[in-house]
Amino acid sequence: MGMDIHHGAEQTDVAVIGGGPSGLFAAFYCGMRGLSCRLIESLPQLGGQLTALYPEKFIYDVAGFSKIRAGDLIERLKAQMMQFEPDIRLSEQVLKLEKLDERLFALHTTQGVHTAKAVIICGGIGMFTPRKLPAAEAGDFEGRGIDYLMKETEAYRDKRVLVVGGGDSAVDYALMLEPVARQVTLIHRRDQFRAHEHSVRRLYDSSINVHVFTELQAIHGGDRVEGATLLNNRTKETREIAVDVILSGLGFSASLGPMKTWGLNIEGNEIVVNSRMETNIPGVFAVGDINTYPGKVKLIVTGFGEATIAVNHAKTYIDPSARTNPGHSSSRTDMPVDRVTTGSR
Ligand SMILES: Cc1cc2nc3c(=O)[nH]c(=O)nc-3n(C[C@H](O)[C@H](O)[C@H](O)COP(=O)(O)OP(=O)(O)OC[C@H]3O[C@@H](n4cnc5c(N)ncnc54)[C@H](O)[C@@H]3O)c2cc1C
Repeated sequence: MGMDIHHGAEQTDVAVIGGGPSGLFAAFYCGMRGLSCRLIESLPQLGGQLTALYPEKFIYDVAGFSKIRAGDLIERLKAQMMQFEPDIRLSEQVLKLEKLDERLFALHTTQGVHTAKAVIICGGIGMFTPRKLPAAEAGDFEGRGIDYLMKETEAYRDKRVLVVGGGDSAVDYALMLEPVARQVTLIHRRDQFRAHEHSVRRLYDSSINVHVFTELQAIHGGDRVEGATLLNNRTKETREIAVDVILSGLGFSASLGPMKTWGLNIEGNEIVVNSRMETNIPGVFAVGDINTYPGKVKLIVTGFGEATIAVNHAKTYIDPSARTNPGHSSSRTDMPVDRVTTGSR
């Protein structure tokens, strides 16, 4: 099997597991150090917690931005990363990490096998799995009118959308869709929303139909979703509404899942690293929310800093003659962005 993997899989210098902010910045920084990179993300979209959990929220503690919407920060990270055209694989879960020999790792995924000389795990709080809608018919309509991740808003233009949930994601989804959808209905099984106060005020000031103490009882349709039965859990009254799309805002559960079997030193739900962000397996690094070391602080900016530490050490791991210290980016004259814009100053 080892030989097949050596010859059959496309090899990169670095494989980055996870496409949250840490993974995006690590992939960008691989380009800065002249390392080829493949980034593998289990969700169909990049951005990790920022796009899955709070795309519309403002972040106030990213260096250089007084405030920036989470979704916008991810767009900027993607643009910065894509200067170096890393190989991005979405909807692909890394199931197993195998050391083939002293200088090569194999990543077994839901789609196949990738090989890399070094691995940077940026798995955050783990692989996200959407919490399923409670209605019995939900499984039958998945991908046919039931969305567990919000698509780009245009996909909902002129549609009747039912959003389910009472947290930030559900409220944000409803508010984002109100201007484009034909009609937005939001149901929540309690009467208190677990969302930002300001967003809840906007919700009640909007044209969104808000039903509290209300649950999704049944889903109707033929090829696609056409309607839903809503149950008021106080009065036990039911009502049917016509809908084109049911968007779940019930959130995600996250789990390290398969990573626990990779031979890594794990404490709680975190991978122990040293000051080089290296795990107990030489050549395997961990960055961002998923790692732990004395004094660890889980923030987006610490993930960015750790990504540069990991990539610079991965560089010398891969090529022991290379310097770990990258020098100053401001001295460079070969940045792709300079080649396509006005040139360096
Ligand atoms: C509501 C909320 C508000 C927040 N506000 C702030 C804030 O204001 N400032 C701040 O600094 N931080 C904030 N945070 C925390 C911040 O979002 C995290 O620190 C940050 O997302 C960590 O980034 P990451 O890239 O390490 O991990 P994540 O964002 O969790 O991304 C990890 C990615 O790895 C993928 N993955 C995991 N396992 C696998 C696998 N086996 N195969 C393939 N892919 C895999 C996951 O699907 C996920 O997309 C907030 C968090 C929440 C929930």
